[in-house]
Amino acid sequence: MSMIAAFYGGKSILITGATGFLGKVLIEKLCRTSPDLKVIYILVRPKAGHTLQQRVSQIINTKLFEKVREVCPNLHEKIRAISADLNQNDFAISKEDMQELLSCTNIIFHCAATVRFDDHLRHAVQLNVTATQQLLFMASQMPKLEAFIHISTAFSNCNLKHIDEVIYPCSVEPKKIIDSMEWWDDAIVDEIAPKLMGDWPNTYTYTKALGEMVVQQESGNLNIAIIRPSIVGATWQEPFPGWVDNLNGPNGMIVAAGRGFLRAIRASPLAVADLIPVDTVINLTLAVGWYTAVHRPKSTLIYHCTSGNLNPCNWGKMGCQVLSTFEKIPFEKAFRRPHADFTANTITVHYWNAVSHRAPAMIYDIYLWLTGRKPRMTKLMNRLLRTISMLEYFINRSWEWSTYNTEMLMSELSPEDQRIFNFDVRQLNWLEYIENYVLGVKKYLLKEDMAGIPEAKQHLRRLRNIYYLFNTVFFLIAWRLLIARSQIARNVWFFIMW
Ligand SMILES: CCCCCCCCCCCCCCCCCCCCCC(=O)SCCNC(=O)CCNC(=O)[C@H](O)C(C)(C)COP(=O)(O)OP(=O)(O)OC[C@H]1O[C@@H](n2cnc3c(N)ncnc32)[C@H](O)[C@@H]1OP(=O)(O)O
Ligand SMILES: NC(=O)C1=CN([C@@H]2O[C@H](COP(=O)(O)OP(=O)(O)OC[C@H]3O[C@@H](n4cnc5c(N)ncnc54)[C@H](OP(=O)(O)O)[C@@H]3O)[C@@H](O)[C@H]2O)C=CC1
Repeated sequence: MSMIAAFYGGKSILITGATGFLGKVLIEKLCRTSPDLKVIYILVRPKAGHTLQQRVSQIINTKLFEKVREVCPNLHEKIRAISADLNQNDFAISKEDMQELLSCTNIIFHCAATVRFDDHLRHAVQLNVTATQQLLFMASQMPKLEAFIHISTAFSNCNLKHIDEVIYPCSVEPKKIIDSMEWWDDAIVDEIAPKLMGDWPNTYTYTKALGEMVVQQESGNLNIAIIRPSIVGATWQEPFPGWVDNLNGPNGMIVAAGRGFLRAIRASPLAVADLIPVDTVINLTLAVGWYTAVHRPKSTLIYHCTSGNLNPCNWGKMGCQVLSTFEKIPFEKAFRRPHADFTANTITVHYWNAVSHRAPAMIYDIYLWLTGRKPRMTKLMNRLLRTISMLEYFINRSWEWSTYNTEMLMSELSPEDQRIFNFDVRQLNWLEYIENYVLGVKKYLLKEDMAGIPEAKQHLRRLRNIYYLFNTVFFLIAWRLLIARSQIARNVWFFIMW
């Protein structure tokens, strides 16, 4: 019998960010392994045109929940959506709902966050810092609470090279920043943001670091743990390989490369690609919830959920495997044939951006314009290059994360729990994982049918012929111009012809 699965039986669990990437996999695994849990409260904000119930139904009727619908037929009843907006005071939760949450909750998993790199500092502070503070305050009023699990990021200290499982202080106290946000107007925030952020590359990583400080400072008597995943990727094993549903992190890059928009990138091929599958993160999260509640460690433990020091893979190897998978399972409607150049040289990057990205986009736009359609490729390309410029920081550096607590927890699990809640990334076969990842992007994110593969291959062959034709014409024109201007070129030409 799994100790972890048994632990969650009969429990009332509160999840924030349940509609997000990690949140969905968390609910799925919880309901599949502990179908006798009492209830999962999820804090959901109403979104345009969708009631809370519709949002929940949309999630649990997807393929991700296929297996769990069999194990737990009353899934709808297990999940109780509570209307909440983490940007509002008391999260805009009704009095009755708040009462129920305060009196019943046993475990909290705090996943909600803004993960946008370029979010305005005020908004990022509100969601990643102030909301965490408010949730901790709520937690302190919950008599039955056994554990509070906070999801942070391994990059909250990306300004350091070696990162231990400890909380590093930021130069300005989070409480001061929260208070100042109330009376600073946007112009002041914009001016002061770079100074506050110092060597953090974006508001996301900075506010996640502040969020951790808040957790440390406001933990009181709560039983808290922090999980720091690195770059979270598609599922490795559960509920099936390759599931992914958003364009964040590498996903957007795989789409852009597979469709032939992105053909070169400023990246260090030898830098460690610290990807971690989402089901690994969730297995660790559930194990940490159990351990924190049952063993009640004296201090807040931090768990790094990373792959680099246990089973490293670099961007070069990953890029090659992604490309070779495209040959077997190409994406539909490619703009150009997939190709990947990794370079750290700035001049080469500018060259590739001009020749491989902007020029083909402009030529295609001219073609659209000539055929009476609206040009759109240049705009799309500019947007893609902007996105890449934001990710570049993370693909040109390597970090070392120590994983003592994570390894300690692994050794505390029974063999059965090690199997059911497997977070041992040493067992991951990268080549197999990446192939399933690319396949998952095609099937679950782009919603492409496998039956379309022959047509996609045919389309790539047509693109190859256009490429050869274009290059031949280009060469002939260049050669003709050269012959007209240079005696040496003319001599060479006559010599060849003769
Ligand atoms: C040579 C090629 C080789 C290829 C081979 C392949 C090799 C493998 C891969 C190698 C490299 C891997 C690098 C990973 C590094 C990750 C580091 C993460 C570290 C931290 C991890 C964390 O701890 S935390 C999670 C990370 N957090 C994000 O990762 C959010 C990022 N993101 C944003 O911060 C905003 O997104 C941002 C960008 C401001 C735009 O902002 P924006 O306002 O311009 O655009 P929007 O977001 O509004 O999106 C407008 C439209 O662009 C669509 N779109 C959005 N992103 C897109 C995207 N990446 N690619 C395409 N399309 C995208 C979207 O779907 C919309 O489409 P539509 O208009 O049709 O609805
Ligand atoms: N994905 C990754 O690569 C990594 C993620 N992490 C961390 O994991 C956690 C989850 O990330 P991920 O699942 O990828 O993020 P997503 O962007 O997929 O999900 C964010 C969640 O937060 C919710 N949320 C945002 N704003 C509010 C609000 N005002 N009120 C209520 N809910 C809100 C969203 O709800 P809605 O659906 O309504 O928008 C959504 O459920 C985050 O803490 C992130 O920092 C850490 C490392 C890497």
